[in-house]
Amino acid sequence: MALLTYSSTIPFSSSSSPSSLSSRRFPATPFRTHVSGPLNPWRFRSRLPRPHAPTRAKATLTVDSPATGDASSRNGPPRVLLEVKDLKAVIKESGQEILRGVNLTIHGGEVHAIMGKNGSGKSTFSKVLVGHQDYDVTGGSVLFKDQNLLEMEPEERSHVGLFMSFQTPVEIPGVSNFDFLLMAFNARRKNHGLPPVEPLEFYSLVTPKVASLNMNPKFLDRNVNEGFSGGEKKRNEILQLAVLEADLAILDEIDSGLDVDALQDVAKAVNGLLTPNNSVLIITHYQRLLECIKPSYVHIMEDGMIVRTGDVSLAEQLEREGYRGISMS
Ligand SMILES: Nc1ncnc2c1ncn2[C@@H]1O[C@H](COP(=O)(O)OP(=O)(O)OP(=O)(O)O)[C@@H](O)[C@H]1O
Repeated sequence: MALLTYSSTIPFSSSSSPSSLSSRRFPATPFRTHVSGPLNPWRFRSRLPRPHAPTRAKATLTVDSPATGDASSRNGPPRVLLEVKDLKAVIKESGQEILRGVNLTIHGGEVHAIMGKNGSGKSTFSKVLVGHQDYDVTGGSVLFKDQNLLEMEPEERSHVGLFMSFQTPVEIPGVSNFDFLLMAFNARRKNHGLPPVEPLEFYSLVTPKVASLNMNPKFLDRNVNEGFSGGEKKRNEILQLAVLEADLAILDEIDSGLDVDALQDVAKAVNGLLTPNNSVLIITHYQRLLECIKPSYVHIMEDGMIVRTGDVSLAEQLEREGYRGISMS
């Protein structure tokens, strides 16, 4: 029996599956989607239209998230996208506490960066936000666009506009990038009450995004991340983000493994996606990424808490003086 295991960003588990499949068939997690052979949603793998094929697509096709462009963000102060209060979480298996009271508020239009020593809890924080199965939340609250994020299944979190790019994107043998993106895109549209788009129409949406990332269009026809280099995987993550147009994108060490040109391409693509309504949370060790994607705020995490917040000068100081040079008090 074929077994597909995926652990990455896109509409996660059941959201990527055809509507005929009950979400109860899938673990409520974006990180392990086991799809058995007979139910394999990828079986209707579509053929990519040839580049010369006539297109009838509208150039402005989007997911049309109802969350974007609401009255408050158009006319009033920036809306609060994410409000994390005193978030505490433990490793499910061992009960070890990793997050010990994280507080963070992100408004539309802001770029936040979280830095911190290895093992300080940055990735755990991001994984708890998307509902990773390895952790239990033991305290605090998380509102995302005024909704209780902690009550949502991982795929619901994706549907309401949360996207996460993982440190190590996972490969999906046998599933083409194009099919994967199309399915994720249509899953999100369905959640917003919109009809699915056909492959040909989607092709004309996705190809400019591929071009803007300086990716070879052949990557669309390759299996998701299979055989991709580290940098290609990271670009592919940003392609997923570009297709899904999330309200909040969490990018965990998106700069690791990128060469200088790739870093520029990825940064350009991320900057191009930023609007007054959406936001990016970057986890990084290096200021070089923050030179390309300018953060509104830089936070330092230590021992499961955000212990210091500043502007980009904090990252510059960190680069110069290391953590020893930064007073955490
Ligand atoms: N599923 C898990 N099982 C066991 N330990 C875990 C698990 N998840 C996190 N940890 C531990 O929690 C601590 C925080 O890990 P985390 O990955 O969040 O750190 P980080 O700040 O992202 O580190 P880095 O900068 O090295 O990526 C580490 O000591 C890690 O070993």
